[in-house]
Amino acid sequence: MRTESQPATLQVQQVQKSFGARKVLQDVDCVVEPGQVVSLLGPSGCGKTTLLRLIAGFERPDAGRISVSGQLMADGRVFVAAEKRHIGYVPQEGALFPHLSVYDNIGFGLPKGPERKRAVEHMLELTGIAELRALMPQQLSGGQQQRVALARALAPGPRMLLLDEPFNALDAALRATICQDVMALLRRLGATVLLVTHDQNEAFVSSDRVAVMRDGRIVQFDEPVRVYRRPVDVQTAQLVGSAVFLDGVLRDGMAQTALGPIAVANHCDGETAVRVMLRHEQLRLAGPEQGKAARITDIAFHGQYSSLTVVLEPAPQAAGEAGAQDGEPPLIEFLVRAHYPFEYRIGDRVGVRVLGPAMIYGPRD
Ligand SMILES: Nc1ncnc2c1ncn2[C@@H]1O[C@H](COP(=O)(O)OP(=O)(O)OP(=O)(O)O)[C@@H](O)[C@H]1O
Repeated sequence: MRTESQPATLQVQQVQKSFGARKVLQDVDCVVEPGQVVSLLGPSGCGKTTLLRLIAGFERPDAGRISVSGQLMADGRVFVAAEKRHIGYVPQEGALFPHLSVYDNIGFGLPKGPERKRAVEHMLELTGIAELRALMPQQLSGGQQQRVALARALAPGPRMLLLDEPFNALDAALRATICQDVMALLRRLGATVLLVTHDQNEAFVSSDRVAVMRDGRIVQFDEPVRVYRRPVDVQTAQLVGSAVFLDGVLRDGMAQTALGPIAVANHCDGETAVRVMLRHEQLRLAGPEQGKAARITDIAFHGQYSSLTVVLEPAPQAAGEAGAQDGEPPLIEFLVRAHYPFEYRIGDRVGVRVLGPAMIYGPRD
């Protein structure tokens, strides 16, 4: 942020919010440290925008507390108005004032005078849009509009910036570049940032911490790599990346699965029958003798990688063992990714190997 505002700490404690009978936020807790970038990641309707609007001061919490750098902004009794919070807000799709030029949009919230001119000029330079100053919003591309919206939010020198899916309206290629540029700029400024997104890649590359939201709650608040490798539950695992799930039985500290015994990364209290989660990159193909024997039944090309459907060869069963007299054992089939170049063909016998530990979850998780 500009020098007049130190980056803030945000503290959200036990916040609740309902609209009518619908509980939208329940017991939301999170702390964002000065200069940290935190992403709120979750499916549509889980309450991300509502939480951002409560922090900005556009809505009142029903219960709980919101503080910024130790100052109480809202609780059951106190409510500091949005314009007194010194928090920048970039709403979905920028929402520029259509009747104002780029220059006037950026200067909108600032008192008239030389200070306003200085701040607007500084923001035009900082966000790389000086040559657009005289244009109207409808003359700008989506990416340019986002930069103007960002410049407008930064111009008053806020102590924290809230971004609500700021890159949503952009096409995929532009989205990645603009996201990178904007986040690099905010990093240089040392800004405290809360970014709403439903794109896990955006959350991972941009953030120090990811807050995973579901049904109005933060279910995990962690470093990106931990959210990906150590998701707290099956739904979070599926939200943040593709995964392979296998049935397993816990024995001697390992999960016994159709792929053999797999080391586990977590505990699953009171369970012996578990669901075992592996990321696709933890599965590798080798010769049939070097892993669990399987056959390739399909190959689908995805560009960067191909996904190979493999069916495990049934384990030989001892006479009298459960399943032996039930006819055919169940087919165990899953996808393994392979990167070009590879020589696998449909029908090949291969071995499937597992790298690293798996996460385990209860069977009803
Ligand atoms: N002012 C309001 N009045 C009534 N219901 C509302 C209001 N604002 C939000 N909601 C409801 O609260 C729920 C959460 O909405 P919210 O916009 O916070 O979700 P979100 O996670 O940001 O979703 P998206 O990713 O689609 O933007 C939704 O069911 C929405 O319809």
